[in-house]
Amino acid sequence: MIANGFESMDKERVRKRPRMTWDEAPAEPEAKRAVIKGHGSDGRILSPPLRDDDRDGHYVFSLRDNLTPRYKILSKMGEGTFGRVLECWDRDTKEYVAIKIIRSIKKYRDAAMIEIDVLQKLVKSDKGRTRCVQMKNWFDYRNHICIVFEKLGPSLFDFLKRNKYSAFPLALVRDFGCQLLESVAYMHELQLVHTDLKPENILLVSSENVKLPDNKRSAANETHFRCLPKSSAIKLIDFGSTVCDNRIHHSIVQTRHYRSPEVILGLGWSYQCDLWSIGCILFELCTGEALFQTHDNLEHLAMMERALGPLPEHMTRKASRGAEKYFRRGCRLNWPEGANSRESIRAVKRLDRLKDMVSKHVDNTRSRFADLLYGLLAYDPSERLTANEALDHPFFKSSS
Ligand SMILES: Nc1ncnc2c1ncn2[C@@H]1O[C@H](COP(=O)(O)OP(=O)(O)OP(=O)(O)O)[C@@H](O)[C@H]1O
Repeated sequence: MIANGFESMDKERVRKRPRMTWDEAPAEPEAKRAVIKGHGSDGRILSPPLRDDDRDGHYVFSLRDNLTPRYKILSKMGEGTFGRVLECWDRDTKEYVAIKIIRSIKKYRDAAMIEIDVLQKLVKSDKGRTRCVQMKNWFDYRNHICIVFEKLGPSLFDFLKRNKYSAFPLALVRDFGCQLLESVAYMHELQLVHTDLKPENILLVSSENVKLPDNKRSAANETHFRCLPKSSAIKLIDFGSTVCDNRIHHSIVQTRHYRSPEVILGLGWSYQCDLWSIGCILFELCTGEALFQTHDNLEHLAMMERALGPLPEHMTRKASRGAEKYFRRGCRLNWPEGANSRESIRAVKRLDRLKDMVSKHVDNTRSRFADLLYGLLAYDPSERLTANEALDHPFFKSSS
């Protein structure tokens, strides 16, 4: 059963990604929450006392503190490599906001300034169609860059997790896919490559959801329920790794499961690496399971070959110095001979061909979806669908 697919896997294969809890917004009405703490005896609104950062350079806060006199901290919404995201009440605009407080470490501060630059580009060029999170403000506070965003809901990963990794209905996957491709088409038009697309970085605009009976039943014949978002509107977040030019790059980018073959093989990457990630994401939304559940390059390539067929020789021959060790005589993948363990070989064997994995979740007559995935997961970036081409795919024209 998909819902428990991960539980049945070996422990070390369970994906470990730090996520915050579901819908942490406190239940109290705002008016009640925003009073008293943080006011001086004369009623003036104060900043909290100076505190040392923690040893990782994170800003140390207490709930209900003021961040600055303007923003009151209500809850912690998330945490990433760059910093923590806090739900705050903006006393000036009288609205909830999400403030990303960057760690006070130079490399993260520098990256945050690049993120701000990207966010400004996105806002400036916004023709009312962007599905990228909107930055409202930013400031440098006690050596922490703080980026103020519109407050969004849970991520698609939070939703999958909450539903015990059971798949989204195909109609919803279509809706998410279309919006995701539109936002990436828009970024690419602005010569921006996101480079870190994953379900964690796609947030629902609203936190409202509905609980529906699932058609699965437990052993005790109890009805299962699952949560679905009330609205399918989504936005992209996390532009901390976004690259702003149309050159070919050679650094390692993308979160492992969503990493494209050209990045792993060191062939150089550009816009098309985002489309590979979208292929992996759409598969995951439709099946509930990550397509390439791995942490190792050779195993990752072996999984790709299992699902998508052999890597093209013209790519394997050009593999960089670091990657050529994965191949024998320059072109054939050194698998299973090069595997680290039997468990690794078994993990690869558990995968099927992509279309067979998809057909377990999506009925056969809907093979347009599998066809779209093959287009997004084309090994050769020059043959991979662009965002606009993918939007033109028949999958997005059908409603069944
Ligand atoms: N505008 C927002 N509204 C609500 N929650 C948000 C918002 N922005 C970020 N979050 C939450 O905070 C988490 C961390 O944010 P973000 O991904 O921007 O941080 P990061 O440090 O850049 O992460 P990473 O380690 O993936 O690079 C997100 O996964 C999400 O749960």
